[in-house]
Parts: sequence; C-alpha cells; structure tokens
Amino acid sequence: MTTEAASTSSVAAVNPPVRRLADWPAADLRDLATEHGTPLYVVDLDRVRENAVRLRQAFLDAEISYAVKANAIGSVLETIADAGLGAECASAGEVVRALEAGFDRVRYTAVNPPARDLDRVVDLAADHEVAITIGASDTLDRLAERGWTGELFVRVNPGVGAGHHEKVRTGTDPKFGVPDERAAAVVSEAAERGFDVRGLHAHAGSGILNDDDLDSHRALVARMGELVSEVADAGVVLDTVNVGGGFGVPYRESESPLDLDSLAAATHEALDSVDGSDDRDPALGIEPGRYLVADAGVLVTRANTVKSTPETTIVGVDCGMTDLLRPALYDAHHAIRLLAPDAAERGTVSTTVVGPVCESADALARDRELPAPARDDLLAVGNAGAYGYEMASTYNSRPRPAVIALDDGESRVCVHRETIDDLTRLEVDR
Ligand SMILES: Cc1ncc(COP(=O)(O)O)c(C=O)c1O
Ligand SMILES: N[C@@H](CCCC[NH3+])C(=O)O
Repeated sequence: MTTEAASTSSVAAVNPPVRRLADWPAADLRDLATEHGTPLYVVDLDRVRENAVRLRQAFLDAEISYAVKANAIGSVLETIADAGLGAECASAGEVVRALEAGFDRVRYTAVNPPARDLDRVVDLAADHEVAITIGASDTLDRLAERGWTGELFVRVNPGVGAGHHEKVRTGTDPKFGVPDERAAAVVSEAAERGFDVRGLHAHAGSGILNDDDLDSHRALVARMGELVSEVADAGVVLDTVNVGGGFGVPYRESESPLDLDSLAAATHEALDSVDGSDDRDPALGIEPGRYLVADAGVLVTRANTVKSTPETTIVGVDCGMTDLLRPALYDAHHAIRLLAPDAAERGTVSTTVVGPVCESADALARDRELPAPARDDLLAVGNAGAYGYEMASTYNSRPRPAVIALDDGESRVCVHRETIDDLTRLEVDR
C-alpha cells in the first residue's frame, strides 16, 4: 500500500462516510434514556464535526453554508460555525440564531419574506456580513424601500427538481425563485439599481442520493453556468454561483452514501463546461443541511403498549409525529433499533411502531421486521439529526423532547424537555 493510500484509508476509518444506527452504542443510549427520560434526542457533535471535515475536504475551494433549517439548536450551530462554515438561513429567526452562534458569514434566502423578517435582517445586515438571496423582483423593491442595496444573490427557478419526495423538490415549484427565463433580466435590473449583485442561486431539492437526482443536480449546475454567461453578456460579472444543498444520506441499509469526491468533481465539471474565461468563472457555493447533521442524531423512545393483531404487532411508543414529523409528512423511512440488551436473542416479528398522537399518520414505521418488542423496551430511531427536533410541534399539547449533546466523550443537556406549563406560557390570563 502506498503512503497516500494508507493515509486515505485511515481517514476513512476515522471519518466514515456514513454512520448507521447500528454503530451507536446501545448501552450509552440506554443510560441517557434512564437519566433524562424519553422521548430523547441525542446529537453527537463529534460526528457533526466529522461531516463538516469530509464536506470541506471534498469541496475544497467552495463557499459552504450550513442550511440552518436542518437543525438550529445552538450547540449544533456553534459546532458548525467553529468548523469554519457559513450559514444559510430561511428566516430572520434563523439569521438571529446563526449570528448568536458565531457564524461570521450569513446568507438569508428570502422566500416571500414577511415584512417583519425583512426589517430585522436589513437591520442586522448593517453590522454583519449578511447577503440576501431574492426569489422575486418584488423583494428587490421591498429591500430598496428599506434603503438596503447590499450583497445580493438572485435565486433562479431552474425547472429541475430532485429529492426524496415531491414535497421537497423545490426546483420545479414556481413558488421558489425567479423563472429561469427572467433571471438574467432581474440580475441586470438589480445591478442597475445599485445592488451589489454577487451571484446566482438555485436549489433542486432535498435528499439527492440516486443517479436520477445526481443527473438533475448536474443539469441544474450546467444551467447555472449558462446563465452566468448570459448575465456576463449583459455586462454583469458574478463572483459566486450557489447551487444549493440537498446532499442526501442513506436512510435505508440498502442505500450507499454519496461519493462526495465524485459529486464535487461532477459539480465543477458541469459548471466549467460552459465557458472557462475569467469573467465567467465564478466560485462555487453550496448550502447543505441534512448532510452535516442527519447521522449525528438519534431519537430514543420507550414502548408503552404492545398489541398483537392478525396483520402486525402494534408497538405504541412515547414519541410520535409531533417529535419526528418526517414519516407522517413524507412517508420517510427511518431505521429503528430495539435497544434491549437481549435484542439479538429475540425472534423477529412484523412490527408497526406508532405514537400517542390522535392521527392515523402517527406511525414511525409500518410492518418492519424487528426483534419482538416488549412493554418498557427502549427503541432508537436513526438519522434523526436533520429535520427532527427542528420540525417538532406541540400538537395534542405534547411538550417537545429534551436534547442531549455528546461532545468529546461527555454528554450534556443542550435543550431542556418542554413542560406542559411551557405550552400555556404565552397565553393571556383569563
Ligand atoms: C434553499 C435551500 N438551501 C438548502 C437547503 C438544504 O437542503 P438539505 O438539507 O437537503 O441539504 C434547502 C432545503 O431543501 C433549501 O430549500
Ligand atoms: N424537511 C425536509 C427537507 C427540507 C426541505 C426544505 N426545502 C425533510 O425532512 O426531508
């Protein structure tokens, strides 16, 4: 083995491209559940760091912004800010949280931005490095009315979608971005009105993993390259093309992790294939969310009800769609593991894992082969670090779970468990 091969393989061993649910130490999760109760989110900040390093190594010269919407917990944001990444934010709230966590470069992607959000972001942009991405020329007017003509990106609707579910394929949804054929005109208009136009932006969707989605990603990047040339023909030189996020992670055992190096090479190739001249050679920007945090998180839950039916064994657990919405909203698959010490000795049964919420959609998994569960068993749900706690709600007056951070071998509470009193805190006394 050459020295280079040896060092590459040792990096892979230290920082594997995927962390499966089976790789989490069951005894540690059981201890945390005993100490802090369930349902319980656990987020491993060391794994977040590994994901950031792997991404940075593959996209060496790209501007990488973490999509805060995937997980906006302060400890997670601080970890990613410390890793040197920027932040991509979808609201004023995310911008505030990102700046508080120490990000020194923030991109605000304004999707039909409420006036309150624009006011707050424009205010913050006076003292911080905040660029604003617009998806409609109305937003230009509204920024100009607020006296802001700073760093601007124009989001294009590329007409190319990708992702794990139709509800996350934003690239073909006209809600997002300026129509492709209007993009060059909007860029020119913004430049004429004195905005500091920095680049173009597009996002195909979330959960890019299979070959079709990778093809769509390449098509989107190539289209962005063409647009850079069209804009340059109109006299506006752009310094960055942000091709969005969406890098997927394997949720099923059968799925393989993304080959980041090939993805980076294909992205650069698609961007460079259009025109290599210097004024048309913008830097690459990416804004992944899920990739950084998904496999850094698990959700631990306890079974309270086990009921045999002719079709399946129903296992009622103490977390539901209020804690992890993805299965109900997207029919998303999340690995589930029985954490009982004797799990390997139990025979398997077809199991449907359901929560306490009064909705039929409240199932974490249907007809899944699992070691026969018993009341009081603990179960772990995998890849819960992205769009898990972040999409949690208090529907059915269910307080949100606590979150434990694992950091350099230590564990600490990073979000307290919500209480029933918290749920009525904002109500006015009658
Ligand atoms: C504009 C934009 N950027 C980045 C992301 C992050 O996506 P992901 O978490 O799939 O990387 C999203 C979500 O789909 C998005 O809408
Ligand atoms: N919330 C989605 C992804 C983000 C969509 C944002 N555009 C999911 O859980 O898969």
